[in-house]
Amino acid sequence: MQDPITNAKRAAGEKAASFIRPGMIVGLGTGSTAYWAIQKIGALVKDGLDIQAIATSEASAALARELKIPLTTFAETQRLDIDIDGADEVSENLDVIKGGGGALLREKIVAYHSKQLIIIADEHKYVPTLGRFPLAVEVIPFGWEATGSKLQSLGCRPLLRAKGEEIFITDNGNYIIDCSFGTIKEPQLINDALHNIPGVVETGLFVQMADKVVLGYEDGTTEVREK
Ligand SMILES: O=C(CO)[C@H](O)[C@H](O)COP(=O)(O)O
Repeated sequence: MQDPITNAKRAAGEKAASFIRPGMIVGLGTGSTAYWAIQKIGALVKDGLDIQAIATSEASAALARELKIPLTTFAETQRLDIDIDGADEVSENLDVIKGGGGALLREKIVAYHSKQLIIIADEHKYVPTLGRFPLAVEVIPFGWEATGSKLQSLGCRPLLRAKGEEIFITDNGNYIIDCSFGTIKEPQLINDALHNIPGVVETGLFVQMADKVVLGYEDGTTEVREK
């Protein structure tokens, strides 16, 4: 038997996969919720669904290969039809914090070039206002200490992400600074301010990018919220 949170994640992932149609180019998200969407997509492909996918991380690409989901690249296509990805927090107006898994840069690139972004999340990630979860900011390693100080001057408590004793390195060779802002009332303003700092590559704020949010509940039901 699955634990209730896994139930919720699985329900959201599988529901989102039902929006995929034959011939689509599909973005594969990253994380433990996206895992269930990718599993379902793998099962659909096994049953004959003809799609191609672009993965948002090396981990998701490896899973896709295991499941024999055909992968493509931006060299072949610059437009995706649908992107299914997880979230750390989703607000009532569908703004999203991502990056808990450290894949935010590729996730944002894939989301930006997708006609439709479907965010999948368990019910506990749905919040009135963003900010309880620290905001991941991907930074260039050169000068990260100075970049971190600038982040602090914007009003956050910055913490360099570690993996055990080592600094966490993203798939792109960068660092992540997790920024605790507290309540984020104006996500677009924060996102713009962060992007003004040299050394900041991308932030985990996905402001008004989600077209649909599929919430999974512990009892295995789902709810779709749209703009
Ligand atoms: O943004 C992400 C990775 O960069 C993930 O989608 C996010 O952290 C949610 O992960 P999970 O589904 O495991 O809770």
